[in-house]
Amino acid sequence: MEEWGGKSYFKLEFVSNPKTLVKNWKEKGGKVVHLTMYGLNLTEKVSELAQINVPLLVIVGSEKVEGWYYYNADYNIAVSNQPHSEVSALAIFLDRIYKGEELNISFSDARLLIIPKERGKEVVRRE
Ligand SMILES: C[S@@+](CC[C@H](N)C(=O)[O-])C[C@H]1O[C@@H](n2cnc3c(N)ncnc32)[C@H](O)[C@@H]1O
Repeated sequence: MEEWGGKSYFKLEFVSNPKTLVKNWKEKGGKVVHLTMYGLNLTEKVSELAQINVPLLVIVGSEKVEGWYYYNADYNIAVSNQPHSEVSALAIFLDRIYKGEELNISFSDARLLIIPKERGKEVVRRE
């Protein structure tokens, strides 16, 4: 983020108790989406999800995901019912929710700026 920007969009935090995070999120009125290949297909639910106008917490697993998350999430959503990587599940989910608009975001706090080119590389450094 120091070089490529996005500090107003992203915040990284380690939490020791993710269940408390989920409970607090819901208590404050937010909604929780759990991405899982066992859920309802994103294509069926994307219109409903895109209309949610409260903060959305998206849960993506790594190794074993406890059943608790399946029962406490407001939505269990599958990016197809095939297993794939957590990164691709999250990326496809966000792309559908944002209707592709995230591809047009540029971060005003970026120090490095890429000048798009058909061939080659051009990067400008701003101080
Ligand atoms: C590689 S999977 C591992 C799942 C884990 N081994 C388990 O027992 O639940 C990692 C994460 O990617 C996400 N994921 C994988 N395939 C998915 C799919 N088809 N739809 C939505 N999310 C998916 C889920 O969040 C899952 O927890």
